[in-house]
Amino acid sequence: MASKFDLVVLNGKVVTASDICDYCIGIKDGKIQTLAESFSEDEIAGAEVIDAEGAYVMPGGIDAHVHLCQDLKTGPHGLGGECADNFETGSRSAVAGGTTTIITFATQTRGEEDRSLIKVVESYNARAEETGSYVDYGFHIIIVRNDADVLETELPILKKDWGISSCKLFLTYETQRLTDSQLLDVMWAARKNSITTMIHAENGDMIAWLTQKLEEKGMNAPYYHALSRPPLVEGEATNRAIALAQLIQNPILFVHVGSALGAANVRRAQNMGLPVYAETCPQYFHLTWNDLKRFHSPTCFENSKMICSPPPPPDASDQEDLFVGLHNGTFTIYSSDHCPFRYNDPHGKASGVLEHAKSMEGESPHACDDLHDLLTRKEGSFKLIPNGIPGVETRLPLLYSGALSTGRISPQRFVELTSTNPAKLYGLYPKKGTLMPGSDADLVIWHPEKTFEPFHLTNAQLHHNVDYTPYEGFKMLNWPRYTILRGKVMWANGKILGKVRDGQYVKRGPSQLSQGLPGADRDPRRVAAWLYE
Ligand SMILES: NC(=O)NCCC(=O)O
Ligand SMILES: [Zn+2]
Repeated sequence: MASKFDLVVLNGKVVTASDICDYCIGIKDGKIQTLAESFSEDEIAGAEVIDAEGAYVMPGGIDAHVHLCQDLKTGPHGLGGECADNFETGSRSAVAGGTTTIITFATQTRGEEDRSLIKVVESYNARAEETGSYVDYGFHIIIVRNDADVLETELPILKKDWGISSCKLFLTYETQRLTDSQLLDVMWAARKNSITTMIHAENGDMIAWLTQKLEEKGMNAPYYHALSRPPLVEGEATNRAIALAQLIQNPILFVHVGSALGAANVRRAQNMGLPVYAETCPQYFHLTWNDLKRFHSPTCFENSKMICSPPPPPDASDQEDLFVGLHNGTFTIYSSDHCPFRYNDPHGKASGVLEHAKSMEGESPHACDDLHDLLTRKEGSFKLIPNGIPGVETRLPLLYSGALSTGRISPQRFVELTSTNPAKLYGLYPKKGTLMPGSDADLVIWHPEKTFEPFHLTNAQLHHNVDYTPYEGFKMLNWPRYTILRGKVMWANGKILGKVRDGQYVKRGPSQLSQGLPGADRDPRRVAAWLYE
């Protein structure tokens, strides 16, 4: 007789976004079938058994901000860095850190060959299919131009055929940013297709102007990257984008919000009843400007390992404000913004030294007999360092150690931020993001706190293809013990057990978060009622 379950998880403290209960979970055909206080011997006969030993059992992490296989043009004039992680290594790192679904980016460029968004998505999907993935994955589409015909004809196809219900737009980076009028065009087209607009909100002109002033004073070291992007840069851009979204009446999500000012603007918009959401990331809770100064010297480049945009907040008092937002719902989701540039690599952080030397001396220093030597000897320039830091694997353990263990957030809020809300925001719920009968059996099971030995993180323990972690030496108070993808144990007790072809592409529906908010038809603030008719 066929067994009732394929896999059972016994003795778990099962956490959803709303509840915690001592439950056992029965899994069949990749789906959660039953939650019960106990199972009889007969019921579990023939099933694989995991004893959670009283530890938290949560829905698998959904990381909705992961850069893989992408050439990221985050420097001036489109200078970019190369992603060191492909779908194999990036998803391996995800699964080892308790994440079962990632949403990555398919990125349009301004080249004519990238006019078609569908072709862009096909090209990125081919990169995923080439290696396979250890976790389920989807795409956001990054749109950097406002071709009316493409938006009109292709967004519906992306939505219907690919299940892509979110696009990311930039207010900074020369080769990606859109003007306000272009933003309105794309947001309008997105609204017609129930596509959520994600916004990278930094004022590109402020950054360029401040960068020039810093350069004139010879302030080039990595630390000055933060000074080129004070919180006002995000403050201005969030305010502006909120006004644009209010005009268009379409939900927006601010990606990687890192300042108290940005969070306050989001909160104000939410209090007005606008469908404005915000993502934040570990770097804004675990790093400050001080970390960018840790090794501060004109010829020490180590601090480039902490460079991301927006930068970490100035100090601990800003972080306190961000913690309030994490707690009170201002932040909707918590993602990694995993951006896998290597340090000791001419196409990674080291390009800040090599390109600077080239611009000063007219030629590249002899790359790279000993790049490491060069990195400790030569001055670099912050403006030439690719923006972004790795973190897909450390996302959940850092939130556990920094916020859950310390009582700053509840286990339910942990689940809401890391799984349930990303699923709802990006149209994956309740297939993903919860532990209801019928949901995909995507689980992360932690170690029982009583028996877990805290440890100090080293990059060698991680599974990405990056040669550093910004969290080297951080004390970890727990780590995922099991990661289960659609009923298959992918990661257990420090070992990858799954296969790189186990992950599947996931099609997504419209956002499920903005239902019930005041509709555009009522236009209570008289923005432009005639527009929505
Ligand atoms: N956030 C960051 O510094 N890098 C990733 C690319 C982006 O800016 O969105
Ligand atoms: Zn961004």
